[in-house]
Amino acid sequence: MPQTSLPTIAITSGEPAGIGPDIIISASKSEFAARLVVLADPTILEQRAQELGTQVNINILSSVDDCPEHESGVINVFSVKASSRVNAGILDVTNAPYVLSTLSKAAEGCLDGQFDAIVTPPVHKGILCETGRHFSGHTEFFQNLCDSPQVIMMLASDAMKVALVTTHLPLKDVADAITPESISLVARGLNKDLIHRYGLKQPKILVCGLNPHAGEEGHLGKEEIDVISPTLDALRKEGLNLIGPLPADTLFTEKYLKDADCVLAMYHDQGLPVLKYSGFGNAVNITLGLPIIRTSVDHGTALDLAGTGQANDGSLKVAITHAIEMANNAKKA
Ligand SMILES: NC(=O)C1=CN([C@@H]2O[C@H](COP(=O)(O)OP(=O)(O)OC[C@H]3O[C@@H](n4cnc5c(N)ncnc54)[C@H](O)[C@@H]3O)[C@@H](O)[C@H]2O)C=CC1
Ligand SMILES: NCC(=O)COP(=O)(O)O
Repeated sequence: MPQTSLPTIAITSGEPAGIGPDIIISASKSEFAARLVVLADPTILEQRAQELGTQVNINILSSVDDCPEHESGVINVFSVKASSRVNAGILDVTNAPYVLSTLSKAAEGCLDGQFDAIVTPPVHKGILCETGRHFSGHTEFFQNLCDSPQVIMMLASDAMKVALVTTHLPLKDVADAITPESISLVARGLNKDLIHRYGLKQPKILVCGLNPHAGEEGHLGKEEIDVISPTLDALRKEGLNLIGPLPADTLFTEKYLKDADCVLAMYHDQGLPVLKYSGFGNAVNITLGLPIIRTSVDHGTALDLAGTGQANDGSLKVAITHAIEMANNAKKA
């Protein structure tokens, strides 16, 4: 490894037909106190830079260990070859193995100490599923690859942090997945990482109910009475500072949020629309519970914007900065 205390951050390519290449190119023009290794096909980056009418200096690394400190306008690339030429905005299933291979290489490099963290631009879950393997998200992909019993999806904007009990599953399956076990594992893991990774002494976590009005005393659903409340009571006895279950429609108001550290939502579209409304373009997605540090953007592949110059790189820059901070904290710990 080079003689530097700067963290080494792997940045994966994301879906090559989406805005991943665009935001990598534009974010590379900012300053970061780290060594940034982009795992991508350099041809894709060169082609997209041309389409965007912008100059980038692509430095192909022969080894990750040779990566210099980030310099504005330079992209240090560890080359991973795509199968087919990429057309901005047009998905091509033949490039799905390329996308998956950048994710595996980044995670394996992180597990064996080459990288201190991974930052992932967006992938297109649908096209990855068309290869015949189910891909529901990076969160679950890294969970499997790292053999982690429980991972937690948490997004953070300047206004709030929101974590999820369930991640990418059909709405019809959510109620069955809200169990004492799932709530307990996520709440404990979240509490632990808010303490260890974010330096909070006793995190105050607001917990959403599942049903409208948190079940209205059982008249609009029984999960709060049968599952959520008893589980939260048991977790409080372990010392967790949990408030709830609160009706999700009024929990996301200043009165509750102002002195809370995090919201625990029961499912993806209960928590994330509010978070994204509060800070789309400047929020970061963090996977807690992994043995590695992984952050990501708050947006998807935006195929409509690829190659147009209209993609906002704000969330990628926040994701990189957040990964650098987490990696520096982990080095100090
Ligand atoms: N971290 C990841 O890998 C994520 C991947 N996705 C995937 O992205 C794909 C498309 O998802 P959608 O729901 O359409 O969401 P999307 O975020 O790609 O697009 C939603 C809207 O926001 C705009 N938008 C998105 N990112 C933007 C940016 N950086 N700058 C300016 N405008 C931006 C798009 O043009 C579109 O109008 C799906 O396959 C989904 O699974 C979605 C979220 C996160
Ligand atoms: N809405 C966030 C999202 O879907 C990102 O998922 P992942 O790919 O980070 O698991």
